[in-house]
Amino acid sequence: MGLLETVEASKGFAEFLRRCGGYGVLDGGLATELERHGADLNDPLWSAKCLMTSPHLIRRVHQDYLDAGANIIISSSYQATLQGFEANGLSREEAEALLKRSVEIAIEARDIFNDRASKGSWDFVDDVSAASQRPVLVAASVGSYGAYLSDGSEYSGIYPDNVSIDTLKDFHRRRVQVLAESGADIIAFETTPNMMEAKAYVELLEDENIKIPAWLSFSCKDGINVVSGDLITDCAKVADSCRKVIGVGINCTSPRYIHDLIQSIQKVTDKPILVYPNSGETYVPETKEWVKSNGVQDEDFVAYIGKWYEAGASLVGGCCRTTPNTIRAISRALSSKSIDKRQF
Ligand SMILES: C[S+](C)CC[C@H](N)C(=O)O
Ligand SMILES: N[C@@H](CCS)C(=O)O
Ligand SMILES: [Zn+2]
Repeated sequence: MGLLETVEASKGFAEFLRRCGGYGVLDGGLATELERHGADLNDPLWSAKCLMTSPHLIRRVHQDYLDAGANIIISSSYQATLQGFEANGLSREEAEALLKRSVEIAIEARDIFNDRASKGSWDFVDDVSAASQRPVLVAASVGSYGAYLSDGSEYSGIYPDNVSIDTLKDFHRRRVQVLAESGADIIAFETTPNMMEAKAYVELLEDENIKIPAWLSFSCKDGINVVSGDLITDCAKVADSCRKVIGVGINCTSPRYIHDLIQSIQKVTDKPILVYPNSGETYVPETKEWVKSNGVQDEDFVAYIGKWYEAGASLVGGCCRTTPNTIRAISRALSSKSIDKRQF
């Protein structure tokens, strides 16, 4: 049974945040960290290709984020879709098993972390005693339909004209069911680029009676709009309307928009707000490379963390092109503040 199934999910999540010390630390970029370790992501499956080629590397990156201070690690299923695996020649059974495996790898990393914590066998974590008490959740990533298209449309929110809310529900349905039964604590709907997909997610959670809670996180193009142009407040209201959604947030968005976005989200929901921006660089889908825009360095990124917390963010981490160093710096920045115990 997942940690958040034991009691009503939102209360369970509030309790989790209290045990974390009032705020939670998310992990950083998974795919781009795999890439930094030599993985080739130039494939329609992007990081999900590593589930076939290098599961040991995925587990190692999860462990690196745990060692850096993460309270939540996000599985490697962002672009792991049954349709994508089948296009690679896998049977439906093999595809479902590989999807489930993405969560199992994260759980293995957590088990290794907890085992070392119980033995106190570290010389690299900041505070061995705090690490041994640290609660850790595993989130099952669900990337958008645009991620599956592999054309960068999770950063435009523009889908083909014939894509409807029913198309999106049919596309995600079995994947969400498999991930909900995988042992994950929570589903992370990530890099959501438009309101239609947010509606599809909340309808699926209800229609399919999904047993674990979820967060909805959006990719945004400025301080008030998700990348499609829909208002973040409208998207956050969709998330707020669903009792199975226990967090609302922003990910894979430039750090410079995060503060305004937190303020907007706060106007429409009391659910915990999570933020995990990318490095501020821009993704080029044609080459699957990142280029400098107004690139923000790790140090600059971390300088904002206290303000984001004060503005209302309860969970902070990093997305693409952030690293374990980013997460270590976030963890230190938050723990060095004397943070009030926020009530949920
Ligand atoms: C979050 S983006 C960098 C993921 C990769 C994209 N869906 C692609 O396949 O190019
Ligand atoms: N959790 C995913 C998000 C990509 S935008 C990753 O870090 O690879
Ligand atoms: Zn990202």
